[in-house]
Amino acid sequence: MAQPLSLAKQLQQHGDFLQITLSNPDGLAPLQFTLTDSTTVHIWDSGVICFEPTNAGDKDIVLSCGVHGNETAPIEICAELVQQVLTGKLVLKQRLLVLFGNPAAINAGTREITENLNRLFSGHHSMGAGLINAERHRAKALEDYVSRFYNEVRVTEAAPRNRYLYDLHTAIRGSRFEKFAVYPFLHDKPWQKAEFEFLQACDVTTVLLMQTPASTFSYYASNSHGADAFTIELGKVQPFGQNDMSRFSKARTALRQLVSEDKVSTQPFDEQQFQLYQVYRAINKQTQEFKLHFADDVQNFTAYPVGTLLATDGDTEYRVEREGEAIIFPNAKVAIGQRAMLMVVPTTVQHNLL
Ligand SMILES: O=C(O)CCC(=O)N[C@@H](CCC(=O)O)C(=O)O
Ligand SMILES: [Zn+2]
Repeated sequence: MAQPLSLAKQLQQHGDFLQITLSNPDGLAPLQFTLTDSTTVHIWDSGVICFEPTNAGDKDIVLSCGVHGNETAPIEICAELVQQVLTGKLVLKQRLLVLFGNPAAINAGTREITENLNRLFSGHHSMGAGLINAERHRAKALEDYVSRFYNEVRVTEAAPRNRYLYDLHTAIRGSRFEKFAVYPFLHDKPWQKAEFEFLQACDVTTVLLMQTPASTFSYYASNSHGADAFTIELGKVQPFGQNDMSRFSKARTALRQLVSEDKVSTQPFDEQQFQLYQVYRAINKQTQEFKLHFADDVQNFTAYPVGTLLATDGDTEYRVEREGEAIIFPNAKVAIGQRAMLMVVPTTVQHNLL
């Protein structure tokens, strides 16, 4: 009688690590196998797959998606990339860790199950009530996997390495600029020209520069591991199968190039080709009465005249204070105490660019 194929063999045949992840959302036994091109594959957990090519280049790259379970386009992009590697269609040049952030929420088709995973990094998972739900455990586990991935490789002065983490998301509402990136707060270190160039290769030319620490995954990688890290928003939330993937073809190509070649083809940075914003203020939800005073179909980066009423929270009114101030990530449904909207203004990076 024919024996059932081992998981390693199945994965090399169909390459569908996403399906294996979603069938085992609560955990997968670690597994290691080697591809025909000699790349070693390590499955560390559900949604956690690490690739170690022989003679790897100097980049340690983490790609994550599904930190919010209903943000499907990035999940499809990462699943496709993993499939291409597992089935031998794409040969890696760089070390790569791919993370499907919240498998249970992906199965449920929801942003989160109990708590917003992207507010639990840099140790926030263990603050307050501590590790009380699956998202808190997952945030801690993801931190541990990222640390293991970056620390497992020897770094010497003669062989320095470069760390990257691109956390792929989609926005809840439409945006004036369909794709945009959030550059985590760098504590006055310079912004990286090469990263703007890579973002442009991904067709992302709108960048929001954060001004304060955050509990997000990208800030964690940037601040705790010195990675060049970004949250990248690829369009608007859609159910699986309803994304127009042609809108992300440049991002898919650039990501493939990033992991399979020494260099990505980019254009020299020219600030004129970018829309750069910085946070002017964050509006946090204080009470259950928090209400937005504009429609659900108003796009991210929309600006209103000074004095326009944007939101109320009990007796507190939030009005436009500055010319050019624009809304981003408005969401009245967040938990009390969390960011319900950011107000952003145009800015420049020329004074602190490397
Ligand atoms: O569209 C929205 O309101 C949210 C989309 C999203 O999930 N954005 C990330 C941004 C993370 C960051 O600030 O780096 C989030 O809110 O977690
Ligand atoms: Zn998201």
